[in-house]
Amino acid sequence: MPTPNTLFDKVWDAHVIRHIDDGPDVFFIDRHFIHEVTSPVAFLGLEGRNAPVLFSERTFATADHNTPTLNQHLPVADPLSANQLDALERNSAKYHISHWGLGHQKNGIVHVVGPENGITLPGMTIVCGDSHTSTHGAFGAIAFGIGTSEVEMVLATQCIMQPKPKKMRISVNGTLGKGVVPKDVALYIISQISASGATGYFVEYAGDVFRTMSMEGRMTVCNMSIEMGARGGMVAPDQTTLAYLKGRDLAPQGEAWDKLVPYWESLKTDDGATFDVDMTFDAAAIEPQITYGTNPGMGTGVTRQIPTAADQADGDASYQKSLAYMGFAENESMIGKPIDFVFLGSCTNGRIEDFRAFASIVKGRRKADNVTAWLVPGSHIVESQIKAEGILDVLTEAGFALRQPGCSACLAMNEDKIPAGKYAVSTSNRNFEGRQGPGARTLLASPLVAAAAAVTGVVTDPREFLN
Ligand SMILES: CC(C)[C@H](C(=O)O)[C@@H](O)C(=O)O
Ligand code: SF4
Repeated sequence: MPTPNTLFDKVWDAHVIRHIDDGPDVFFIDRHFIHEVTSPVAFLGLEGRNAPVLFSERTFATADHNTPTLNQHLPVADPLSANQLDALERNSAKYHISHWGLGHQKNGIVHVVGPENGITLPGMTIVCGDSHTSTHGAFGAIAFGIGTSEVEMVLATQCIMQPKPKKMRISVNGTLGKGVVPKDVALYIISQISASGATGYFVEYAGDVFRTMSMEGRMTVCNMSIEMGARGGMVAPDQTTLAYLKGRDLAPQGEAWDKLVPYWESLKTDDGATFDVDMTFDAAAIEPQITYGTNPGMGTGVTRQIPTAADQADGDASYQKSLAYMGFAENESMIGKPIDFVFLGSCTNGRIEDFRAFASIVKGRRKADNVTAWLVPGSHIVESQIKAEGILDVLTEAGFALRQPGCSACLAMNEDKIPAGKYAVSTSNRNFEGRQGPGARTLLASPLVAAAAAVTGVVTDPREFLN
């Protein structure tokens, strides 16, 4: 009998080129995504050494962080952003790398466009100079963020040196309740184990909830792995994975596809394989979530009160500082808190299912007058789907407008900044001080919670709007 193995080990071991005792493994990278923020310096390094890009067909460039979400046909006004976008275009052309720049029909957020075009496949190793590369783990790939010097290393060698992380399995069993969606599952897990609860681990998500979850939902959860400190997260590929990928533009077709299916189907954790940490949660315990603090672990059920400092592991001082920044106090109810902005978008929740969910609540209702809503598709393909499915009409009738794709207010590297002191219910993944603009206050939540807040102007339980 072969020793039972985990999904993670199967994929990792298949890519190791050289094992260094007591050192990092050298392993091969199948796919390398690049964007304008973390690639320019890596290319400068390459140029300085006069080194070529070893396998340019394995690298894919898209512009996302600095791109405006209005009037994308006009020249980019901010000089720093314009410089970075130009550098990405120039470097891609020079090294023959596929480049989906501003205005390209496949342009969008790197972690949205990779999967939707079938670049991301099961069993692959995938890196990008971006922490939310963990998103691609939803396909049973080992995917994680790297630093700029590693971007240079991958461009030059298609390899990377990494110590093997420890393994954690997080199972969620049972059935999710009404109005509880993948974002809630992620926020709930983080609130239970804290924003550093998985530091040093690579997580496999298992159990009923992930087995029955859509690919888009799995991407949302894997995306948020980094917010619990994990190096990455993954879900074993299954029929849902294959159905999602089949026929995508850059996915293998015909015989090439058929040949890969048996390998992909072998990518699961064997019975009896062990993890350094194995934890289980009950789906029934999860309600729609919302964060009240300045790290993604400071979240709770939307109907609950803000916990007291005494319940916190982080200590009183940092907890009080965080609540002060938010303008909140212990024991306050989250329901009914007035909000100013709603942001639907990002690589966490900027996909078509997220827009469908948002539209399901705002349909036939009106945007609250006190709310400014920025609805930003994760890609042009998502934008086209929104239009083709009639979702744009629903949004427009309810008083909302759609912007053009990009990272936008997720990190406010473009003009989409939440003003100081204002509250934003945001479907993105980080609520750090200043993340959405200097002084901005972020409440992380699902597209359903965001929609309920957008039509009422206050934090609301979305279940009130669902049958
Ligand atoms: C700009 C980039 C390096 C950064 C990341 O690594 O995650 C960004 O995408 C973010 O979400 O904060
Ligand atoms: S959408 Fe946000 S989290 Fe995702 S890559 Fe862009 S800035 Fe990072």
